[in-house]
Amino acid sequence: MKKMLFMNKKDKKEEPTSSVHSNLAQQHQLAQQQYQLQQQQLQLQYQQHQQQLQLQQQQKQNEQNLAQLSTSTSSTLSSNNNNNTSTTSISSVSSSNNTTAGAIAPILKVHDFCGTIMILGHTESGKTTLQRQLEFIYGVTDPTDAKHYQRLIYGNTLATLIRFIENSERLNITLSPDNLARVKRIQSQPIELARNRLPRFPLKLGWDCKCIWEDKVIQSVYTHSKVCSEIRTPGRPKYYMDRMFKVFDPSYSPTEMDIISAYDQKDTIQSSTIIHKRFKVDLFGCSGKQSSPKNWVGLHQNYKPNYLFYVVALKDYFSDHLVASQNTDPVIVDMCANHIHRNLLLESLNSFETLTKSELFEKSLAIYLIFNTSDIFYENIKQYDLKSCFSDYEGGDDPEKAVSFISNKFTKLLQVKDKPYKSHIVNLLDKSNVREEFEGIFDSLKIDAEKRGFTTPYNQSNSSPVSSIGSNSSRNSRIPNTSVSIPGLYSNDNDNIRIKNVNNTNNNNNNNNNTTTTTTTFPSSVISTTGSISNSMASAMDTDSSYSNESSPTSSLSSLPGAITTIAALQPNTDTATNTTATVVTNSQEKTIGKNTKPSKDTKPPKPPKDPKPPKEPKPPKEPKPPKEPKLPKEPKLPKEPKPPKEPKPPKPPKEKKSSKVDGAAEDKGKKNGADSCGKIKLESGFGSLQGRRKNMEDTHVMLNNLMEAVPSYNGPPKEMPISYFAVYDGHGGTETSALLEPTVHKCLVNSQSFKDSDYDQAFRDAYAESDDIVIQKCEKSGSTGVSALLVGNKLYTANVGDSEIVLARVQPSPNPKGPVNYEPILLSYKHLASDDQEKKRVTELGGMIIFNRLFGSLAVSRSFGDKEYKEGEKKFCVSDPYQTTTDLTPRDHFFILACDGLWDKVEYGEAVQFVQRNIKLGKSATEISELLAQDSFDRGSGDNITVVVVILNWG
Ligand SMILES: Nc1nc2c(ncn2[C@@H]2O[C@H](COP(=O)(O)OP(=O)(O)OP(=O)(O)O)[C@@H](O)[C@H]2O)c(=O)[nH]1
Ligand SMILES: [Mn+2]
Ligand SMILES: [Mn+2]
Repeated sequence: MKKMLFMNKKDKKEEPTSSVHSNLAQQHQLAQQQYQLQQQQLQLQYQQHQQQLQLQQQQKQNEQNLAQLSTSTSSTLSSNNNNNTSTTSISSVSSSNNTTAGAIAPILKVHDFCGTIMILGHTESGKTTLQRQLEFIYGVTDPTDAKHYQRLIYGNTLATLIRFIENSERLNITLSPDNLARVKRIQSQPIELARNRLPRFPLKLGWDCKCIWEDKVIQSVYTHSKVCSEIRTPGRPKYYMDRMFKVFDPSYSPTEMDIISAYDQKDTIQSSTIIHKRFKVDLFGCSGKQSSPKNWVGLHQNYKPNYLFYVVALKDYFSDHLVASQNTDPVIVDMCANHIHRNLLLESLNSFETLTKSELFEKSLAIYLIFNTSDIFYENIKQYDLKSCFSDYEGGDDPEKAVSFISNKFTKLLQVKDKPYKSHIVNLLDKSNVREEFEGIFDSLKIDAEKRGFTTPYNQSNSSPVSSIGSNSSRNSRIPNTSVSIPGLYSNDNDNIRIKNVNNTNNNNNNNNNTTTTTTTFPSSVISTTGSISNSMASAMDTDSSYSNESSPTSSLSSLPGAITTIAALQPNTDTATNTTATVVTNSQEKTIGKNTKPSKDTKPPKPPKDPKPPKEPKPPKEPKPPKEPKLPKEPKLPKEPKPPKEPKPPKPPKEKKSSKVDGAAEDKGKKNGADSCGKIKLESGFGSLQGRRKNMEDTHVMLNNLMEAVPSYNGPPKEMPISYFAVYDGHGGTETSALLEPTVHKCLVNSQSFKDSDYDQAFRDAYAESDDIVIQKCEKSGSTGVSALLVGNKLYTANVGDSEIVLARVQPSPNPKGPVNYEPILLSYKHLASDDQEKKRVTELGGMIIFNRLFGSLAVSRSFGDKEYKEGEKKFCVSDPYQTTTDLTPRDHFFILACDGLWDKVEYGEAVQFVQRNIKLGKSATEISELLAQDSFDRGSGDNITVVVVILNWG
C-alpha cells in the first residue's frame, strides 16, 4: 500500500520538476526586478520625506521632553498587579539631571542618541531572528548577503532532512524500503557540497528528498519533534521542506522570509547597528554558546550594554508528562518513555534567574523581555496544558492567562531586584508585529538615552552610509557610548542620513516615519500590542553617574557582593584549574609549541580569546571579526577548563544493575582488574561498556597494562620503564573503524621510529596518522573518535581526536590537612566538534560547511579516524591530527578516566571525578566503578553507547 503510494508519485514526478524549476527561475528574476524598482521608488520617497521628518522629530522630542518633566511623579508601574514596583524615582533623576536636561534641549536639534543592547536568551529562542528583523526594518547595512544565505538555506534544507532520518533511526522506526534506498543516496550527498558544486543540487535527488519528507515515518518524527526535546530539529523544518524545490533550483535567490527563517548557529557574538528616528542602537546578539549563563560573566566588561533584550520562546513549555500523555503515535510515545525531556522554557527561566545575579544584569539599565513564538504558543496552548510545565497554573487554555502566567514567572525575578523592565509578546517572524512592538521600545529607549545623555556623533570610521556625517567627529569616535555632546556638530548634516535599507520606510510611510504619536513616553505604561499583558517600564533614572559615563572602567566585581558568589559558583574551576594545571600546561607547551622542530601539522597555535572584543567603534558589520589567527587548526595551550556543573541535578545513586552488554575485545581486556606495577605506580584499571539505547554497539576500547608484552613485534632498544596503554574508540556509521582501531593504534605506536627513539609525542602523531591511513583503506563509510593514554614510568602522554575525552583526578592542596580531600578534574583532551569555533573556521576556509553544528550537516565531529568521504581529495575537511598533552604525574594524581561522549554528554568532568573517588573510598574495583559510571550516564538518559575506562594510580 505504502509502496503503491510512492510509485504513483514517482510516476508523476520527473518532468514537472524540471519545468517547475525553469518557471521558478523566471519568477525569481521578475520578482527581483520588481523588488529593485520598488526599492528605488522607496528611496526617492524616503528622501522626499526627510525634511518633513526632521521637523516632526524635533517637535516630538520637544514634546516628549515636556511630557517627561511633567509626568515625573506619575511613573507608577502596573506590572502584573504587583505593588512592589520597580519605580526608581524619575523625579530624583529629573531633578538631578535638570542641568543636563537643560543643556541637552538645545542640543537635541543637532545630536543623535545612542544605546547599546545585548540580546540574550536560550538557544533557539529567536535572538538571531530578532536581530535580522530589526536589521531589515531599521538596519544601516544591507542584511542580505545572498550568497551566504543561499548556501546556508541550502544547507538547512539538507541538514533538516538528514536530521529527520537520523531521528527515525534513533527512534528505531524504519522507513519504507524504497525510501531507505533514497536515504542512502541522500546521505552520500553532503560530500558533494564539499566538492564545491554549490549551488547546484543534483536535481534527480530532489525527488528522493521529497519522498523521504513525505514518508509516514518521517512525518511522525516531525510531528513529534515539535514536542520532544531529544529529537528537536533546529530552525523551521516545515518551512525548509516546503521550499525544498525552490532552494534546489540553480537560480534560487533567497527571499526576505527565507533569510529571516534561516537557522545559523554561530558561536560568536553577532553585532548590528540600527537607526530609529536618529537614535542609533548597537545590538550585540549572543548566540549558541554565549547564551549559556556561564558565558554571561564578562559580557558587560566587553560590550557594556545599556539595556538587555531577553528572548524567550513561549512554545517550548513541554515536559515529560506531556509527551507521555500524547497518543499520537504509540511507537514514538514508547520511545520517548526511554529518554529524558528537557523543558526548555524552564531552562530559560533558570538561566534568567542566573542572569539576575550577574554583573551584566546589575549594570544594565533595563530589561526587555521578548516573549517570542506567540504564533505557535497560541496553537499549542489549546492542545497541551501549561499545567504540565507549571503545576500551579490554573488558567486552562486561555492564551492570555497562559502568557501572563509565564511572563509573571520572569518578571517576579525583576521586581525582587527592583529592575525596570517591559514585557512584549511577539511573533518575530511577523515583520509588522515586530515593527509595532519595537517602535515603542526604541521610542522609550531613545528618551531614556536622551535623559542619560547618551549622545554621540556618528563616527567617521563607521562604514555605514551615515558614517560620512560630521567630518570633525573623529575625536569622539573612540568612545561610542559616552555622554559627550558637542553642540552644533551636526547642524547641517541631517540630509546626509541615509538608510540604505529602506524597506522599513515603505509600506508604512505614514505611521512609521517618525510621525507616530506613540503612547510610549518613557516611563509611562506601554501596552503590548497583543493586549495580553499590560506592562510598563520602570523609570530607570537612577543617579548613578557611572551609567552615563561608559568610558570609565566598569566597577569591579567587588562592588557587587551578590554577583561575586554567583560568578564564583558559575565558574568553579577557573582559577584553580589555571594554577594547578600549570605543570600540564608547561609540559604540553614545551612539547607542542616550544619544541617545534617538525614542520606543519604539529604546530599548535594558541587559542584566541573566546569572546571577541567588541569593536572599539560602533560598526555596522554583522559579526565582529575574530582576532587574527594563524591558519592552522587550533590546539589550545590549556586543557579546556572543566565545565562548571550544569543544572544542579543531584547525581542519581548508581543502580546495582549490571551492564546489559559488555563489550570485550581488546587483548588483555579479560584481565578486568589488571593490577600491574608501573615504576613506583601500581596500576589498577577497569572498564565499563554499555550498548545503551542504540541499535548497535560501536564503541571499542583497549587496556594494556603492559604494552610491550602486547606488541611482541617491537624491535627497538629495550624499554626500561614500564609502559601502559589505554584507549577508547567511539565509532559512528558502523563498527568497522572502531573495531579496526582496537588492535591497530597501539601497534602503530610501538612500531613507529619515534617510539623507538622515545619521542612519544611524535610517536602518537605518527600512530594516529598511520592508523587513519589503514582505516581509510579498509573501511568504506564508518569513522571513529579516539582518546589514548600512554603511561611511560610516571609520564602520561595523551592524544585524542573527536569528542572522546580523558580527565585526570588530582588532589587539590588543602589548607587544612585534616579536611576533606578535594579532587580537581584536569581535562587532558580537547573536543574536536564541528561546532567549535576554530574547527568551523578551519573547515569553512577550505570551502566546507558547518550546518546545524555538523560537518556538511552530517558529521558532528571535525576530527576522526576514517570518515573517508570527508578526507578524499585535496581538501581534508575532517582530519586525524590529535590534540596532545604530556603530564609528569606526581602522587597527587590519583586516577584518570577515559570515556566516549556517551559519558561526557551526561556527566560533567568534576562529577565523574567525584563519582570515582567516592567509589574508590567504598572499596570498589576499577571495573565496578567504570560500570557504575557508565550506568549513571545511562540513567541520566544517555541515548548513546557508553564506554568508560578508569585507571587508578596507586603510588608505592
Ligand atoms: N514560528 C515561529 N518561529 C520562530 C519565531 N521566532 C523565531 N523562529 C524560528 O526559530 C528558529 C530559531 O530562531 P533563531 O533566531 O535562530 O534562534 P537563536 O536564539 O538565535 O538561537 P541560537 O543562535 O541557537 O542561540 C529559527 O528558525 C526561526 O525562524 C516565531 O516567532 N515564530
Ligand atoms: Mn542565533
Ligand atoms: Mn558516542
